[in-house]
Amino acid sequence: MSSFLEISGVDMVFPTPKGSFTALKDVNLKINKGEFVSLIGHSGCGKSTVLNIVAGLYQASSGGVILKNAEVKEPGPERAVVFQNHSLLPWLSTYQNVELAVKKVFSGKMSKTEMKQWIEHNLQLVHMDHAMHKRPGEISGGMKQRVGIARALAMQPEVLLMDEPFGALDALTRAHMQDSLMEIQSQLNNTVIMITHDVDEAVLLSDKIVMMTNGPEATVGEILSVKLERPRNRLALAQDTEYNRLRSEVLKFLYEKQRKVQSFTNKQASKMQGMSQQTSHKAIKVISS
Ligand SMILES: Nc1ncnc2c1ncn2[C@@H]1O[C@H](COP(=O)(O)OP(=O)(O)OP(=O)(O)O)[C@@H](O)[C@H]1O
Repeated sequence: MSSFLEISGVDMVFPTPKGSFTALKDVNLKINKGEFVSLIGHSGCGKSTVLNIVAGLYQASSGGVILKNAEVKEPGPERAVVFQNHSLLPWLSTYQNVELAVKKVFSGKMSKTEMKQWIEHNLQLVHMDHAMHKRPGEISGGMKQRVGIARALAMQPEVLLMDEPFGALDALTRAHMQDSLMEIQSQLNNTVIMITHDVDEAVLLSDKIVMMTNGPEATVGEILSVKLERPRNRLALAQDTEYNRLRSEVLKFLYEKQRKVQSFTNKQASKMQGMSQQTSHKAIKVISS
């Protein structure tokens, strides 16, 4: 049986002034419908390149991506992307930002009233309906990111692609966003590919964690299956043996098996590890207080 989404034999070679640079080599990955997959790996290993290929923004040098038996050749509304920096249009209200995407996908298929209800529904889903008429400049970073997610969800994509969606947020906002995303996921059961640098985030949210080797010629190193029961609760999981085992597996992969020798300094490694621990510890502290 063919997979819902399959990345098959993907190489990515970039031309550079110093000659060609093989960022990805023979990347293979099968994703089932409704699966939440995280991509994790050291900075510069090629996570965004993989995501951009799935989004259709980059064309693989060889191999390719098959979504529901059709080859991905260009961007399409069935693959919505959420970037780290929301990318909302500043002169439009949050409602209008979502409306723009909805019109693109549903013009001629929905009446004006249906569209209005659909936009409001998606803003409600991310708890942003109270700020429908505000512009991006008038709301916080976390709120902007919520609107970005609402905009992506409103397109009813087959696949939601997220490139470090919560990377720019503070620990508490990030924890709330993760909880919201899990709640939305339990309702919509989207297929999601998310890039993250945060080990706790990967374990908390994912069904599958795809750990990438360092570049050049980066590829899928190991895949960790996360079978923790849902709904997941970060407080309960902090004490859970399986959660902590999975967390250690990812850390072991990153800091033992794929330890960066040259360009990745100890300072960066501890910053990265500290960040994920800090995120969960701070979040647990705040939520439990
Ligand atoms: N357009 C491009 N031209 C040349 N090299 C590129 C291009 N895009 C990416 N690269 C290189 O390919 C490699 C992978 O980049 P990519 O952005 O996919 O990594 P990443 O894992 O997402 O990094 P980070 O975690 O820091 O965002 C890097 O060495 C990068 O410099």
